[in-house]
Formats: sequence, C-alpha cells, structure tokens
Amino acid sequence: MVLNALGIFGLVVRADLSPAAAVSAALVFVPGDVIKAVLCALVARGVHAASPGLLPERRWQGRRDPSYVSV
Ligand SMILES: O=C(O)CCCC[C@@H]1SC[C@@H]2NC(=O)N[C@@H]21
Repeated sequence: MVLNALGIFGLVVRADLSPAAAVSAALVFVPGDVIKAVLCALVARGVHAASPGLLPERRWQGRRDPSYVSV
C-alpha cells in the first residue's frame, strides 16, 4: 500500500495525471498486490514454523510487569 501511494504521487508529479486518474491507474495493481501479500505471509509463516529460532525473541519493553523481561 505504501508503494501504491508512492506510485500515485509519482504519477501525479511525473506523468502529470490528475489525482483521480492516478488513483484509478494504481487500482489495477491492488488485487495482485493483495494476493502477493497473502502468499508472502503464508510463506513467512511456513518458514517460521520450520525454523522457529530464526528470528530473535521479542522482549517486553513495557513498564507494567518488568519481571516479564527474559534477558
Ligand atoms: O515499471 C515501472 O516503472 C512501474 C513499476 C510499478 C511497480 C508498482 S509497485 C506497486 C504495484 N504493484 C506491482 O506489482 N507493481 C506496481
């Protein structure tokens, strides 16, 4: 969605399209982008399930329960 927003901005500034025309041009990409995002999430979930230690453990940084900090 950030890329789409930047693309709309670019179309307005560089291609001299009206904002409405730029939005409608960018809408063409949205279905494919949603499919790609879902596939990416599924692949990331599979990778994380196969290698749970791949990412560093998140540490609680809040103040309500300092004993929650594990390291
Ligand atoms: O080739 C170009 O100059 C335009 C590339 C456009 C890429 C954008 S990124 C968001 C949207 N989703 C895509 O898959 N392609 C466009």
